Amino acid sequence: MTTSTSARVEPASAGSTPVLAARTRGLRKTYGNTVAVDRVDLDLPEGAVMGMLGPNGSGKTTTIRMLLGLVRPTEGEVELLGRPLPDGAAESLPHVGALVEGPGFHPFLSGRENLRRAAAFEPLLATGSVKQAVEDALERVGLAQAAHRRYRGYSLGMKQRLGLAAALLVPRKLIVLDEPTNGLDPAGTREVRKVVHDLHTAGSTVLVSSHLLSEIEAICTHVAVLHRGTVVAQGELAELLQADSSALQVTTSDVDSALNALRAARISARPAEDGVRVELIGTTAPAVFRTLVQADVEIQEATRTRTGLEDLFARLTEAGESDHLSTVDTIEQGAR
Ligand SMILES: Nc1ncnc2c1ncn2[C@@H]1O[C@H](COP(=O)(O)OP(=O)(O)OP(=O)(O)O)[C@@H](O)[C@H]1O
Repeated sequence: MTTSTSARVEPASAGSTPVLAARTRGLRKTYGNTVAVDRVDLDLPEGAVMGMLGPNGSGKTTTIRMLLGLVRPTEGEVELLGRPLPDGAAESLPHVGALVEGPGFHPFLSGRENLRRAAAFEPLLATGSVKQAVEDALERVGLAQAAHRRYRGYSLGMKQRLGLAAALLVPRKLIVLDEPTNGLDPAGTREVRKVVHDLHTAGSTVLVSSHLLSEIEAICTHVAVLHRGTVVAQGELAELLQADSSALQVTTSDVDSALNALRAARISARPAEDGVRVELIGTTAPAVFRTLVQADVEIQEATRTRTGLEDLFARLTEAGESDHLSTVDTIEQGAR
């Protein structure tokens, strides 16, 4: 994939209030007895790269499909680029590029022919510009060499690239990518990362769902975590990580004494390599040191371990229901 960027996308409006590229309120989708999405209030700020994370079946694809007007919500509202769906779809959707599962390419047409068909339906693309736009998009996703081959013979990764090319045919205000690295090899994954970076630099807002936490951590400014159909955390990635509890790794040979002293002081701790790991929930590092020193525990070293997205995600999505609620509460309190 090349890294050329399209013309800069101008924001819909400039001002002190953060403008939202997408907003949902009370979004809910049920399929029979299955609640796929429930009470989702999503705020996607303009210019953000938001990662949508969640375990399998947590409602990511359904939320994305409702955002794009592909699935009708059972309840709730969607606003896309400041226009409500479905009434404002004709105005907003031409400015939205999407890569979602099953893009509906024709198996017997080549990648290039498929893309030209897709381009013909782009209201923002003048007929005379279609050929060039198609070639640019193919080049950008690294598919130019294979563009003459039939879609039927494409690998999953090539199909993903073609779907991404369709999303990039014209400069978009919002790009929505559902699992864009699905089926891509490490090089392809890096290329998608570069494309997302370029889109961000060019001023587009990006919503990307992925299972690859490291990818999300590397490319996203914001994150929304879904669990069992609801959003359990959302906001700026740096703020969420900051607000999440951090821990202290204390190196000591007096592990038993340290654990006894900390537990007596109601500080959560457990044995860890070369010492103890102390959760800084409702306590501070100086309080931990005081407790240990007063108990005559010899501290050889103490290191603060920063929470990574993987830790945060695991805590939000693997905890039992009561733990889960208190974790969210902790994050929200920390974010205030
Ligand atoms: N068309 C449908 N008919 C019935 N149930 C559905 C349909 N689409 C989604 N579901 C159910 O809704 C829930 C959420 O599914 P969804 O595909 O949105 O989750 P996801 O987070 O995207 O999962 P994955 O990471 O596996 O793609 C699941 O229980 C799924 O089985």
